[in-house]
Amino acid sequence: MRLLLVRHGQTPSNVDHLLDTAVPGPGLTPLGEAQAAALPEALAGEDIEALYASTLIRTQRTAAPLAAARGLDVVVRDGIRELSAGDLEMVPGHTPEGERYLRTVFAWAAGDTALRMPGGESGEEALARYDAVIAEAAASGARAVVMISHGAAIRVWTAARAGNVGVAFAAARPLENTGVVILEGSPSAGWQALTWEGAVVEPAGEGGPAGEALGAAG
Ligand SMILES: O=C(O)[C@H](O)COP(=O)(O)O
Repeated sequence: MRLLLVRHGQTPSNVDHLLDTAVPGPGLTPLGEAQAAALPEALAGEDIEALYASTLIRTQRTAAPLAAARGLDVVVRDGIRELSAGDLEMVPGHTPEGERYLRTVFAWAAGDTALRMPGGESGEEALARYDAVIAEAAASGARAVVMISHGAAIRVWTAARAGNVGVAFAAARPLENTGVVILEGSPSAGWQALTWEGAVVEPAGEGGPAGEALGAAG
């Protein structure tokens, strides 16, 4: 399956750099709506057979223009919502307290999945809910699937599950709003990232540091 993980369009909390992960969350800013409107054109070359969004308003708003352009239903699933910030909810991300959020979630990607976000979920729980939605999509038989999800969730799931993306790579590359990570694989065979925001990701074991971007794709 070809899996396109797309971060939602800009929200007011993104502008204010707040850790805003709760359901239903905010809508999109005018720029976020424009980013969503541009997605059908940005994905024009993709033969999308299924479209998913999380339970948060911002991913459903982002999915709407793509759904309309392709005549697809939006499948809403809680499992692909943002990694919960727990007690750090609405803390500014750049403060020492806020930085604990990214330290915790990338520790999950590095294998410490028993670790729990203060007042929130564990890595085991977070990865399991994300895995379950991807397994559902794979079982549907769709060959190309778009999931409109969230920045931390996409980076951490990809670092945890793609054989050619390491934690350092994903941690160094925040996703822009409507940034796309494209992967190929299956729950049983595993996943390889093909591109990260348009940059080709080197296959594992083909020389050079794993997960090193080679440059702009196509
Ligand atoms: O890192 C953040 O800003 C919050 O976790 C929310 O991420 P999102 O804007 O991608 O949902």
